[in-house]
Amino acid sequence: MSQARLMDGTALARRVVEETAEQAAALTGRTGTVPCLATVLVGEDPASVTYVRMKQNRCRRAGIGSRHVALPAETTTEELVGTLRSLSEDPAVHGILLQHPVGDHIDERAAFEAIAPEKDVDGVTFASFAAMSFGLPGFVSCTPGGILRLLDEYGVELGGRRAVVVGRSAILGKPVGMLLLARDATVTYCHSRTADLPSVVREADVVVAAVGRPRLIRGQDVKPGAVVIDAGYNPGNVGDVDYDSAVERASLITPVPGGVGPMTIATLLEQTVHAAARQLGV
Ligand SMILES: Nc1nc2c(c(=O)[nH]1)N[C@@H](CN(C=O)c1ccc(C(=O)N[C@@H](CCC(=O)O)C(=O)O)cc1)CN2
Repeated sequence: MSQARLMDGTALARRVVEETAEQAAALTGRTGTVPCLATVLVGEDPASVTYVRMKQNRCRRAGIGSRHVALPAETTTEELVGTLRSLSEDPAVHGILLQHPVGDHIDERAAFEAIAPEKDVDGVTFASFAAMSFGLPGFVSCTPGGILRLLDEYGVELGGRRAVVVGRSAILGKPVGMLLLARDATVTYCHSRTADLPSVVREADVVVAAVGRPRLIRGQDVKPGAVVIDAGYNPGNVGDVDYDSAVERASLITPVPGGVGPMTIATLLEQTVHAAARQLGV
């Protein structure tokens, strides 16, 4: 079989960000207000610091303002909730992003729920999850939203196809499965307790690897012609898919880097401008 075609997330993200920049400029011209994303980071995990910086840089290039709140690693749940509530009430802030993970001593769910739904541009609240699951207007989780955009861009038909999601995290695995279900795919979730993972993956027309285990999904476990989405972001820019072997079996595959990652940030920027437009009554 010939090699898979690459799904170029960098190129698609660039287009989405360009369109978003035009929308941001139009909104600022019309209202005199620059859309603003608040980023909140607890602690100094180097990967998280990098991701937040990437988000701020892309905001700047797209004409979106950003405000950063850096909190010490010892921050309590109550303090974090207080910070997120006050950003939720601040009319100069249109979108809020709490960088995950926040540290084991913090109740991350309580923190996410302190984000006002109309500012939840990262799509992490229960309200966003429910709206997304029922196909109602609202904000999608950024990586899942970016994945669906990539699948659409490459003309992947989802209706009636077997999708296997490996991973069940709140911001990635669970929501991407719901988005695939809303598109009429037959969705199976796999996780750490799944028996014989390779045999389940082998049945998939579309595989989404979102578990945080470097190169867990091997080419021999990929059905010939399947679409492979690697949403893993492990240290050293290594995905959850063994790219070299999977590329020989798949029809379409996302690389790491340059696949899902850039789409995560593009979706965040796009949703920030949409949130600002709604809050400004445009
Ligand atoms: N609140 C959130 N926290 C986290 C999310 C999220 O969507 N919301 N996702 C991940 C990490 N993440 C964003 O935060 C993220 C990871 C990777 C990339 C990315 O573009 N990676 C590049 C390579 C990076 C590089 O060049 O150094 C790529 O894949 O091409 C973007 C965002 C965890 N936390």
